[in-house]
Amino acid sequence: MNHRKLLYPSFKVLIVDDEEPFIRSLSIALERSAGINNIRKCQESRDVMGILSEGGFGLVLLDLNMPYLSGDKLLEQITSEYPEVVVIIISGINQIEPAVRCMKLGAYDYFVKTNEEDRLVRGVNRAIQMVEMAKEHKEIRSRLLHDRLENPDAFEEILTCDKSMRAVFQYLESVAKSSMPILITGESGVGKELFAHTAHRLSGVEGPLVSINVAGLDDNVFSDTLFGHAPGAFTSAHEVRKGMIEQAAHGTLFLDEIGDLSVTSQVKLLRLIQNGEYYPLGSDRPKRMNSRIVVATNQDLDKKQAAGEFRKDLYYRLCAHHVHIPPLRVRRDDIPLLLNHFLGEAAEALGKKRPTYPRELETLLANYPFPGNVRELQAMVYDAVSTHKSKVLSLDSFKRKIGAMTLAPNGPEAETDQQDERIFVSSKSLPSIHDVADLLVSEAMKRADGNQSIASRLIGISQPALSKRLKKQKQGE
Ligand SMILES: Nc1ncnc2c1ncn2[C@@H]1O[C@H](COP(=O)(O)OP(=O)(O)OP(=O)(O)O)[C@@H](O)[C@H]1O
Repeated sequence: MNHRKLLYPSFKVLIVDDEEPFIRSLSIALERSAGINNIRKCQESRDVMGILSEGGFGLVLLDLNMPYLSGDKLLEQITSEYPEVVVIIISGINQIEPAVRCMKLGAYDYFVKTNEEDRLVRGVNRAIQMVEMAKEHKEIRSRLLHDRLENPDAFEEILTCDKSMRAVFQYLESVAKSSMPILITGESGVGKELFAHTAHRLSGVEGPLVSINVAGLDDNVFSDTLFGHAPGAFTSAHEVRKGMIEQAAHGTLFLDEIGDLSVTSQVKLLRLIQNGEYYPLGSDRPKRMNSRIVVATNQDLDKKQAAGEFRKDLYYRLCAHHVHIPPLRVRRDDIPLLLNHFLGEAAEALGKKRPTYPRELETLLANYPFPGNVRELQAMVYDAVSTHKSKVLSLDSFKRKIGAMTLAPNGPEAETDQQDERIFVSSKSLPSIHDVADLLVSEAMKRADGNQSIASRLIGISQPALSKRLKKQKQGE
């Protein structure tokens, strides 16, 4: 995979103006205030269409008054030949009539050269975000429709045979090159960190991946760790300390457990994302961030935000690209795959021969809800392999662990309380307790693949009690 310098935006921006000093000052302003550095400059109006034919452009900043080919002529040509390219007019004429004409011809926005620089930069940024979104939308659609992955190798660490995970892969691939943050959510142990590594690999940036767990960091430690400090910033600050942002230059900054970030630090992170600038502690010279941000959490940020514990504006910024990893209990086909993988891994790590296992093990695991997800399965397998002696893996340690926790009360699909209620919604009269017990026993036996030991655990009775019930059921038939 080719590594690249972090360019923003992911498409080229063409500035067209016959006055070289204007192009120069505009490109400096765009880079300094918004980190826009993927810029191509052009002073000669007759070259514009040739340059655009090279491809890779998403935005043109176009002067109106130029020799040879006027801006509105060019605008007409661009919008008809490259309708996906957005054009912003930057004109010396402060009049309504040419502005209206340009908008009618398809310009996205119109600025006068004497407008404040800030407004112009904000307008350009707005257009960039719109083009990024449109590009990504197109990418995602095409990948989902064709069920294709361009870089399957980047996902090799993440084992899965699940369709919804494959869709998550495709989504991640479509957004991985964007410079906007990526939010990864999912329960604990589901593989968020693996996805963050994969996002970094897919982005193709040349810098490193720098990870930091922000849970429990007080605001000063957070700022010092991320932004670094100048000598004398506080009593023990004798030398310059490079922050994580600088260490992640042209790479990825991965902030784990973002849901636990203190409210004061949330404000600082928001500013960093909005402006792309930060101040090391004790310094009045801003530095520009040129790494992309990936964050992860196992918390429900929607809920936290509603409860006032997570800033809405930060949440909004972070979830522009949102990757949600489903829990293991809703992708049960992955369990045997992961089980086999961890068996091999554990045997190798512990210097043992890879054991085989009874079929019953897969059934036992298929009925367990795995609150700790893949990490929990991994730990169970390592534990079993470490104590195992014969050729076939014993189920004892699995049963002990699973027995200590309650098995899924209503099986894999019982995800919400609402479903529990729905069982009775349409019933005109309630079934008898014996009928329900019989149904429950049959369902447990079905889920346990006929294994009485597992079925009895599923419904919380002893195996002899289950066996007695089954006998009774048979007699009653
Ligand atoms: N699909 C998978 N294939 C192979 N290994 C996996 C997969 N998912 C998770 N793992 C492994 O499970 C363990 C937990 O994964 P990881 O640390 O990425 O989870 P997490 O969601 O970041 O957890 P936490 O929320 O606790 O930080 C790791 O050892 C990881 O390698």
